[in-house]
Amino acid sequence: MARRLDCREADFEASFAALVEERREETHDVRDTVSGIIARVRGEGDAALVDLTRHFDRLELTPATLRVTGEELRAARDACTPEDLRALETAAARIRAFHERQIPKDERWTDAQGVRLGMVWKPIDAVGLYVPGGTAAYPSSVLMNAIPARVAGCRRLVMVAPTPEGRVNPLVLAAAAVAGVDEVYRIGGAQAVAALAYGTSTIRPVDKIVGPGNAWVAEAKRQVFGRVGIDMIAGPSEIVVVADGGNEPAWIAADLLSQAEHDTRAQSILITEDAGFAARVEAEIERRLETLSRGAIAKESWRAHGAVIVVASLEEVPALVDRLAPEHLELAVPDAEAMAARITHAGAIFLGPWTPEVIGDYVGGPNHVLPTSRTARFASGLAVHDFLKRTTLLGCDAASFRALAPAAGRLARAEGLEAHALAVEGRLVE
Ligand SMILES: NC(=O)c1ccc[n+]([C@@H]2O[C@H](COP(=O)([O-])OP(=O)(O)OC[C@H]3O[C@@H](n4cnc5c(N)ncnc54)[C@H](O)[C@@H]3O)[C@@H](O)[C@H]2O)c1
Ligand SMILES: N[C@H](CO)Cc1c[nH]c[nH+]1
Ligand SMILES: [Zn+2]
Repeated sequence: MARRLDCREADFEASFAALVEERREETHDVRDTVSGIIARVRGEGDAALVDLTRHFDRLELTPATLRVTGEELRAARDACTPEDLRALETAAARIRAFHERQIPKDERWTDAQGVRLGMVWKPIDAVGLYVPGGTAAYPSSVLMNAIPARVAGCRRLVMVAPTPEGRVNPLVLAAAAVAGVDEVYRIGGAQAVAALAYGTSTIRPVDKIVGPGNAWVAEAKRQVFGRVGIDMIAGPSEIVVVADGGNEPAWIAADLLSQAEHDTRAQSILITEDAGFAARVEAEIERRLETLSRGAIAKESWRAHGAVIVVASLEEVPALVDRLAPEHLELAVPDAEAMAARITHAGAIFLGPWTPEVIGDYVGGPNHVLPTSRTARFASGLAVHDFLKRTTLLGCDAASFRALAPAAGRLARAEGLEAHALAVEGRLVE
């Protein structure tokens, strides 16, 4: 059973604060393991990738077999059922349409002083797309990573995905073909992130690494940041479901378990004003945990990190949710739009009982690569912007230069930077 918090209990604030502060991924252990792996890949290149893949994925590779061949990509596509491929195409079309609306506009203007100004967006050249694959395969994450990169116009899309014991889900490779990925490597974990960041003889480095993954992947992205860009920390999945007593307990239990089954470190939280309803959802979860194919993972996640919070009134919800800043927020309440308007910190919000979070995982259109571990306080889901960068433009003519130069010169002198001052003062001499 997950922990139960009741806002009427005296220890509620302390228990809730502990829930908010809980660290499910960033532990000393994970940090040290990851820094060791990155150092090995930097020092030994392909040999470290081969050795670490043998160790973590129980797969024997050579430098020549790290990369998935074009022939293997074509064969994978042929191995998929037409129904699966159609579902993939449906998802791809909806994801592409959503992300095309994110393309930002370049801007150029001349201000009142006659200064020409502007900002222009350019794609990042080479991006690394992490597609998880340790305990489940994620064709949907291939689409979520690659489609916005293509929409942005990136030139080189490099995908990495582990294939434990050499098991490849053909739909993952088919998704790479559908989304237009250029290179695919069968490696995962911190070693794949390190290879993308630093390069090896076989894998040329990229400029930015995006995508979700487990605690080791998330930590590796943290550690290579600066050498390359990263999108965000998209670690073990999280969901907060807000549901009033009028909901069907089985639906809400399924929604909570949908994220718990991702990872033993995933987190599912129910908030409701109805203690009886909470008990019915808890009972349904216990029933389902006995038969779910990933019941063992979901059970560990639910027992260790799950929570049921009973509030006196749904009025309390926005303040509690903002403190949790969850990756996913499902609002199964009568006026979900009104409640959503009062939430500031959530990666993605799902409106009403007919919008289970799972629709967003696959076919909704918005990206499912989302900030976890309360990073939704400052980060957003993966978007076209993550594959673009902005350059600003500034142009003066003689008149506008003369208008701006005195203030620039004065500020340069105030900072004690004489060469700066001379760069403007020299041009002011007739
Ligand atoms: N936040 C998001 O947007 C989002 C989206 C999809 C999936 N996810 C998350 O992605 C994750 C997928 O996890 P996964 O494990 O199935 O696949 P994964 O590809 O993220 O991780 C598998 C790799 O982890 C490494 N690893 C495993 N145990 C290790 C250890 N003890 N030490 C060092 N490295 C180790 C191995 O290299 C292995 O290849 C889940 O946590 C899921 O919740 C998040
Ligand atoms: N819920 C995950 C994001 O946390 C995304 C996903 C992919 N497949 C199923 N679910
Ligand atoms: Zn999911």
